[in-house]
Amino acid sequence: MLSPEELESRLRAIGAERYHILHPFHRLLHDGRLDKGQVQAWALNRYYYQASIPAKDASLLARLPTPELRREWRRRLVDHDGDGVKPGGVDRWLALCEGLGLDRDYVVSLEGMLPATRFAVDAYVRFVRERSVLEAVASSLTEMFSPNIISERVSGMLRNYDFVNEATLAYFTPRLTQAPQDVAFALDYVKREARTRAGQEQVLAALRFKCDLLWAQLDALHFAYVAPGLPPPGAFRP
Ligand SMILES: O=C(O)c1cc(C(=O)O)c2c(n1)C(=O)C(=O)c1cc(C(=O)O)[nH]c1-2
Repeated sequence: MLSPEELESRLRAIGAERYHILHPFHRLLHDGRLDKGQVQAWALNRYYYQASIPAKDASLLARLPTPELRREWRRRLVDHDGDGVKPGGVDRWLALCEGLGLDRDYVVSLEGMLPATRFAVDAYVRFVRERSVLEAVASSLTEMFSPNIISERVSGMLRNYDFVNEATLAYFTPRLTQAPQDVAFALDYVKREARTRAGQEQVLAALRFKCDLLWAQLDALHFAYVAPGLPPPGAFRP
């Protein structure tokens, strides 16, 4: 058995090696080396990830055994879906897309999305639905690393692109407080509930799987819109 602290440090090591902040597409995005059409392609594809997060959280919520756990997970649903008065993350992502000049209905229709985005995101939703609660919670732990990438992205994009401003990127501001709150709970949960060495290995594998599916989404964007720049049939063309 690893101690809870050792488990946490192995989880952090996975992020240091595999989190999508290291992907060449994100480097280009943050450093201002993409054109507007390429940034639009990123936002349009990532919409499907954002829109699917509440579905995956709802499927996990249904399997959580205690009111305490369900309350905690329900907060995530409200963060993403809003409460009917305050807009949630999905709406704020659509505002980001519109701020970049995309048509909202076109984004929501998913017509221009890359097939690989669908395969990667659907794999995440399915993983959370089919694996143990422990693995499902662990797969959310990429959020341990997201405040770093978000601060880097927002400052880099504001500095480097004349077509984005603070209002366009407003999606990210609440994530800087929501993500650490999500992580504090989920990390505590896996450290407490992974009670065997095999369980700990499942936790580590779930985080690797999640890093891989975030990476695969950027591979697809890079292939279609950077190099060699071959969008598949029917995909968004800037
Ligand atoms: O900007 C990013 O790079 C990034 C990464 C991640 C992540 O690591 O999965 C999430 C988000 N953003 C995000 O905004 C978000 O709402 C979110 C929810 C989850 C999740 O797995 O439940 N990850 C992420």
